[in-house]
Amino acid sequence: MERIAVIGTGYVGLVTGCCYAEIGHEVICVDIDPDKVRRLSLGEIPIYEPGLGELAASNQAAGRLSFTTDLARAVQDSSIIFIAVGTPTLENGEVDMQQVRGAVETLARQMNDYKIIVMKSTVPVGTSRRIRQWMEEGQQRPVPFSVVSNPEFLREGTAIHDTFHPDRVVIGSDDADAALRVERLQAAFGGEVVRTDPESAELIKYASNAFLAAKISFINEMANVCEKVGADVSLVARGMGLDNRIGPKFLQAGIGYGGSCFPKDTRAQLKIAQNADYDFRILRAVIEVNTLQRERFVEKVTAALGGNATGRSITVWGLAFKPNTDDLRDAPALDIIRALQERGAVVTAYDPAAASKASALLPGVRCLTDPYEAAENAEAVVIATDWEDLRRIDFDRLRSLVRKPLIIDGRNMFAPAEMAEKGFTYVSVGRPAFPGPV
Ligand SMILES: NC(=O)c1ccc[n+]([C@@H]2O[C@H](COP(=O)([O-])OP(=O)(O)OC[C@H]3O[C@@H](n4cnc5c(N)ncnc54)[C@H](O)[C@@H]3O)[C@@H](O)[C@H]2O)c1
Ligand SMILES: O=c1ccn([C@@H]2O[C@H](COP(=O)(O)OP(=O)(O)O[C@H]3O[C@H](CO)[C@@H](O)[C@H](O)[C@H]3O)[C@@H](O)[C@H]2O)c(=O)[nH]1
Repeated sequence: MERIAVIGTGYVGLVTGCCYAEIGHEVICVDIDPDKVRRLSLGEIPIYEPGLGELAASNQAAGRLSFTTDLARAVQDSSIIFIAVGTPTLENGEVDMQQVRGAVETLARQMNDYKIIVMKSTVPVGTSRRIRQWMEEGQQRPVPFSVVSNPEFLREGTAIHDTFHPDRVVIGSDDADAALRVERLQAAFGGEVVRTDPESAELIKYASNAFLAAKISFINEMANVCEKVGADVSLVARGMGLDNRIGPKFLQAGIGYGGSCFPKDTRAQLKIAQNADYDFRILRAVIEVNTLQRERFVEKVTAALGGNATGRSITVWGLAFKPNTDDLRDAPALDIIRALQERGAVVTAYDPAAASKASALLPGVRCLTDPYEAAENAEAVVIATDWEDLRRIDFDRLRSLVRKPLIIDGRNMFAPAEMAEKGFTYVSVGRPAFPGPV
């Protein structure tokens, strides 16, 4: 059993804290946000993540998990310190390292004896060495420490499953003993261990996200070609994905990727390459295609409405950047709704988890938690997030509520032929409208 402090209680910090407590370690989670810590201490989970609330509650009750704003106490009581603070992107594409630097400087001042500092946040190459330097500069007296880069690969919505079933565990350090201790700590979760130098570990994280984003932009461009030549991108993706070398995952065409990671990490990786005097051309195109995909979709919605969105009532189903989360960071739905509003549309939205958070971000949009209520009198229903409950929609009921039976599906959730049978004009991404394939 190790005593672990986790700095930062965002997605990664909370999931890390709960999962390490679950496998028997004593975990104290620290945040500078006193309101968040107060709520967490009362058992309130500030994010929507399936299973996280139960995991937090049982481990809090067992005394293995606690929350505090007192970094000094948390650090002094622990031997392993995970850093899981935010690393947003600045306007110029550089990674904003303020949260990391702030955490490390406080850590340096508070350390009483040897600690292993494990970097979970996604950070630019060279950060492990910079942490070492900030630590040495910040310490009032020399106290030994080790730095280990251990990037996080969890996905929102399946974060707990991902932590307990990792594809791989990347551990990058110059300190073999510290690396081994971190490896042992995670052995209970399984996953193939990749031991590297710190720089390679830091790059593996960005490379993975950039590659997955590239797969999405690739299939989205294929979808755009499919539309021009009358092919079906879902069949193209299936035919490609059955090749083991390609694989079926991340070939779902639609309105492009969003979220707190891909948009920010692709831009950061582009900048990291630029700073190293390298123009990462593919990545530049991946980002550009993703932006264009949202714009193309707005054109598609406008075209389906006869070329004019002014004064039209549009319902958008799905606000979160993907299902099973209430995260709205860089959610495609937000851009699409704002663009439709700019074209004069009146938008009503539905999301089962993110509606109330979204209200504050979308002035003039009624954000509801009932898909049918949101669709009343709609001239078009736009699907922006593939929430599972939408698969169970009663289309007869929907048809009786809307002003026009028109669905523009940015996530290709339904078969075009079936939708036509149900009496809807159905427009999706990269697939013929009707007749569909036999
Ligand atoms: N969200 C994900 O799914 C995911 C997955 C893998 C990796 N990552 C990476 O993990 C990191 C964290 O992401 P997130 O989404 O959990 O972040 P977040 O922005 O949601 O949360 C960061 C938290 O850190 C706290 N914080 C900031 N400075 C602090 C300090 N000095 N001391 C204590 N707490 C402090 C903030 O108050 C906030 O609660 C990022 O680098 C991100 O790229 C995120
Ligand atoms: O075929 C696909 C797959 C995904 N998406 C979109 O891509 C975005 C990201 O999806 P996903 O990767 O499932 O979600 P995240 O929770 O952002 O997870 C990514 O970002 C995390 C933060 O770095 C990493 O840890 C994960 O490994 C990585 O998958 C979402 O908008 C999805 O709708 C598609 O458009 N098509």
